[in-house]
Amino acid sequence: MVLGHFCTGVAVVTGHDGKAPVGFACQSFAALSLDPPLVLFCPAKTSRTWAVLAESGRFAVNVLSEDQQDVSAVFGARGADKFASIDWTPAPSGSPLLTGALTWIDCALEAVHEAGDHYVVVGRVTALGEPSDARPLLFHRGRYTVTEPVTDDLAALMPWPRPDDWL
Ligand SMILES: Cc1cc2nc3c(=O)[nH]c(=O)nc-3n(C[C@H](O)[C@H](O)[C@H](O)COP(=O)(O)OP(=O)(O)OC[C@H]3O[C@@H](n4cnc5c(N)ncnc54)[C@H](O)[C@@H]3O)c2cc1C
Ligand SMILES: NC(=O)c1ccc[n+]([C@@H]2O[C@H](COP(=O)([O-])OP(=O)(O)OC[C@H]3O[C@@H](n4cnc5c(N)ncnc54)[C@H](O)[C@@H]3O)[C@@H](O)[C@H]2O)c1
Repeated sequence: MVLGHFCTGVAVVTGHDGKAPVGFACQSFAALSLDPPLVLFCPAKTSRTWAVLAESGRFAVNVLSEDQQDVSAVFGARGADKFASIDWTPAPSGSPLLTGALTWIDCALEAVHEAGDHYVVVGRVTALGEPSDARPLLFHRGRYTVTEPVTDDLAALMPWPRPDDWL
C-alpha cells in the first residue's frame, strides 16, 4: 500500500531460450551505472521468466508506452502463452522487442544478488533502441496513470543527458 505511492514506469523484461519467448511486467527496473553501462531489475525468486533469463544470460528491457496497458496486463499475470497476441522482433541478443514499446535496452547478465524473496539482477547494456517522443505508461497505487509534462522545455532545465551519455 505505502510502496505503491512511489510512481514508476512499466517495462516488460523479455528473453528467449531458443524455443519460445518469455517475459514479465516489471516496475523494479532502473539505470544503475554509466561506466560501465549497467541497469538493474528485481524478479521474484519464483519467476518462471527469470529462470529462462538466468539460463540464457541475456535479456531485453522493453519500456512501455502509455497505450500499452493491455500489454502490461498480459505480462503482469500468469499466462499460458503471453506472446499469443503480441507482435515482436528479435533484439541483437535474440530477446523479444515488443512492437509499440517506447524504446528498449538489450543486455548481457552481469551479476545476480540475493535480496529476500527477489533477486537484484544487474545487466550490462549491449545495444539500445532509438529514443521516442511517445508518452510512457506509469504505474501508481496499483493503477495505470498518465501525466502531462510540466513544461515542453524540460530538457533546457536538465544538466543531463549529455550528448555522449549512453542513456
Ligand atoms: C505493473 C507491474 C509491475 C510488476 N513489477 C514486478 C517486478 O518488478 N518484479 C516482479 O518479480 N514481478 C513484478 N510484477 C509481477 C509479474 O509481472 C507477474 O508476477 C508475472 O506474471 C511474472 O511472470 P513470470 O513469467 O515470471 O511468471 P509466471 O509464469 O507468469 O507465473 C507467475 C507466478 O505464478 C507461479 N506459477 C506459474 N505457474 C504455476 C503453476 N502451474 N502452479 C503454481 N504456481 C505457478 C510462478 O512460480 C510465479 O511465481 C509486476 C506486475 C505488474 C502488473
Ligand atoms: N516487485 C514485484 O514483484 C512487484 C511489483 C509490482 C507489482 N507486483 C505484482 O503485481 C500485482 C499488482 O500490484 P499492485 O501494485 O496492485 O499491488 P500492491 O498494491 O499490493 O503493491 C503496492 C506496491 O508494492 C510493491 N509490490 C507489490 N507486490 C510486490 C511483490 N510481490 N514483491 C515486491 N514488491 C511488491 C510494488 O512497488 C507495488 O507497486 C500484484 O500481484 C503484485 O504482487 C509485483
